[in-house]
Amino acid sequence: MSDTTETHEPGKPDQFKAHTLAGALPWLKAYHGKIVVIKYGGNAMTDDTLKRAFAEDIAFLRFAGFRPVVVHGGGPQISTMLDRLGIESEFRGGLRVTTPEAMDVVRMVLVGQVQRELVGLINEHGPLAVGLSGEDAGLFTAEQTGTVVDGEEVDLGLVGEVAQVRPEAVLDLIEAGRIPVVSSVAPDVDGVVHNVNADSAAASLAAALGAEKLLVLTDVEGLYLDWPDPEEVIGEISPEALEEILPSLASGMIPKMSACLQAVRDGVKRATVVDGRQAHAVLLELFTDEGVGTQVLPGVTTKTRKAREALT
Ligand SMILES: Nc1ncnc2c1ncn2[C@@H]1O[C@H](COP(=O)(O)OP(=O)(O)O)[C@@H](O)[C@H]1O
Ligand SMILES: CC(=O)N[C@@H](CCC(=O)OP(=O)(O)O)C(=O)O
Repeated sequence: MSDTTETHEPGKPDQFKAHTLAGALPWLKAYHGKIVVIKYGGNAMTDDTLKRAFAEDIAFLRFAGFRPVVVHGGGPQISTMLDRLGIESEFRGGLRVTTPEAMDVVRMVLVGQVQRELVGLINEHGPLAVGLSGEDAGLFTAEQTGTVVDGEEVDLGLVGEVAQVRPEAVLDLIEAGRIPVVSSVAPDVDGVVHNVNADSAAASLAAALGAEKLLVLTDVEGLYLDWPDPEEVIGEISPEALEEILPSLASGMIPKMSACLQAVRDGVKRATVVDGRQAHAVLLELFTDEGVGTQVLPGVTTKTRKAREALT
C-alpha cells in the first residue's frame, strides 16, 4: 500500500501490522467469493494519489477473494467538459438536465475518459479490469425519467433510470476473474442513449447481481443529520427511517440515498456511503469494524456516528 504511516522499532517484528492483518480475518471470511459493488463518485476522484489508492484497493479486494464490481460517476468531469465546450447544464433534484448535445458529452466523458482512466489504473496491478457501459451486451435498458422539485414535475431531457438489467456480461467477467468497470449510460428500448445517475445505476446493478454490499464513495463523511451543519453524521439507518427523511435531503444526496434505499429494498444486504476523499476508504470500510460513513441496514434504529462510537 502506498501510504504506511505507522512506525515500529527497527529490528523488531511489526506487531501493529500483524495485528491489523489479523483483524481483517473475519471480513475476509465473510466476503470470500461475494460480489461487492463499489460506486466511485466523480467528487472523490480529485487527485491522482486518491485514484491510485482506489485502484490498489480494488485490486486488493480481487486478490483477497472478493468479487468487486466498480460503477463510476464523473459529474464534475462532465461539467468541466461541458464548460469547455460552452454547453450549459443545470442540475435539478441532484440530476443533470441532459439535452441531446449534452448527452454526447456525458457519454464521451464517462465511457471515453473516466472509465478508461480507472481501467488503466486498476490494470497496473494485473490484467484485471474490463470497462463496459449500459450499452454493452444489453447490460442496462433505460426508461426516461423526470423528477419532482418543490412539488413541480421537472423534465430532465435524456435522463433515464435503469428499467432492466441483463447482468450476464458482468457475471461472465467476474467468472473469468476480471473486474468489471461500468459507466452509467444506457439505451432505452428504441436504442436512444440516456444519462443515468451513477448511484442509481450502481444500485440497480448491485440488486441484479445479488451483491452482498453496495459501497458508495463520495466527498462527504456520510449523510449529515442536518445538512449543511457538519456536526452530526448518521452512522446507521433503517430503510424505513431513510424513506421518511428522503424528502428533506438536498442536491446529490437525493439520488445517492434513494439508490441506497432501492438497493437494500431489492435485496442487497447493506448499502454504505463513505468519504472517498480519504485514501484507502474502501479497505478501511471493508476490513475494519470502526464503522465509517453511513450504513443503510434493515432492522437498525437510527444512530449518529457519535452515538454508535459511544456504544462500542
Ligand atoms: N444531508 C446531506 N449530507 C451530506 N451531504 C449532503 C446532504 N445534502 C446534500 N449533500 C450534498 O451532496 C453531495 C454529494 O452528492 P454528489 O455531489 O452527487 O456526489 P458524488 O459525485 O460523489 O456522487 C455532498 O457533497 C453535499 O454537498
Ligand atoms: C442524470 C445525472 O445526473 N447523471 C450524472 C452521471 C454521472 C454521475 O452520476 O456522476 P457522480 O457519481 O460523480 O455524481 C451526471 O450527468 O452528472
